[in-house]
Amino acid sequence: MGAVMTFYKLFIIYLAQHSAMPQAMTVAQGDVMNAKGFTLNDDFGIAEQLAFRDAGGGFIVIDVDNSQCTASIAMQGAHLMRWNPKGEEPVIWMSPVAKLAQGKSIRGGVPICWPWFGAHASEASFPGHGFARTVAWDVIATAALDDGSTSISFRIAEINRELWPYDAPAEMHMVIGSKLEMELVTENRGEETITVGDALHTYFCVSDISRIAVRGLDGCDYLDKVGPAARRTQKHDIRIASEVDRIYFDQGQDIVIEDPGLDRGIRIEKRGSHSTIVWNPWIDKCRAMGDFGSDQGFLGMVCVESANAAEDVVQLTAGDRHSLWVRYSVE
Ligand SMILES: O=P(O)(O)OC[C@H]1O[C@@H](O)[C@H](O)[C@@H](O)[C@@H]1O
Repeated sequence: MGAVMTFYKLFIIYLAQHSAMPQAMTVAQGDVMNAKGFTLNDDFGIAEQLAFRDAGGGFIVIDVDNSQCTASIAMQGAHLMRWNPKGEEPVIWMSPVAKLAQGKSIRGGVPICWPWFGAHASEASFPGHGFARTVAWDVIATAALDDGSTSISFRIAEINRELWPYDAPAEMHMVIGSKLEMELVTENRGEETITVGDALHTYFCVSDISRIAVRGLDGCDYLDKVGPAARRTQKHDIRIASEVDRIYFDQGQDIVIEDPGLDRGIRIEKRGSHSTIVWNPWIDKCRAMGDFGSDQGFLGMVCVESANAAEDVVQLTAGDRHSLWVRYSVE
């Protein structure tokens, strides 16, 4: 029986490597297999803490449940969809009608914008916010840490050389506990200097967008992208009462989303990021986008994105490494 199972597994691995098989499939013993033939729960699962699940339609989702939090991450895009520290209201917003679809970004969670933010600098036909959020990533390591949190590392698995003709892949390292740490690393293994833009496009849950204050950007210049692009300077905290789409040029200071309705602040610490995007589509864009759940869907979210965008893109010389790191916590 063992030999038959081994043969069956090898046959499945061969098929996975030699055909256009969907990314996920369930093997006989209930494990989940990726396109490279790794049996993910066998290789990277952690008993009673981290499990891979076939979410249908070729989607694999990782569920984490440790002593500090629960979380879920889609392997497409290494896209964190949920992070709930125990005893707290959810921190990360996810559209109630979010769809998991191959090659499409998920509305909510933490999309990874890489290797550029927004429109490509010269190629109008290239996808907005890069391609990392819509392609497969591999898990390369998982661990149960001594303090009760869980670490997961991913490496981007599909690079379209027409979009990114460089030997410069990305990795994402997460530490998931009562705080959430994410580090997006780009390594330039090629011979030439390259330009990288990136963002952790995080959707945060708020009680009511019109009651929150975003603190920490007072005095920073920003590019206002609503209406004709204009450069302005922030005075005081940010309060939101209409569409907001801004790139702030900051000094890497902490940012806090003060939410009196939930009686909490969400602290954003960061390193290797010199821009912050603050985005809320408000009613007309929310309606036009159609994937917020309802016309009022914008009321419960704000994006505060740690980034290197616009004039803050990173020049990465041969052999160099760029790290964009954030830590989120509730206070
Ligand atoms: O719909 P997308 O591609 O996920 O982008 C959402 C928003 O992302 C923000 O980062 C941009 O500043 C906005 O301009 C954009 O509308």
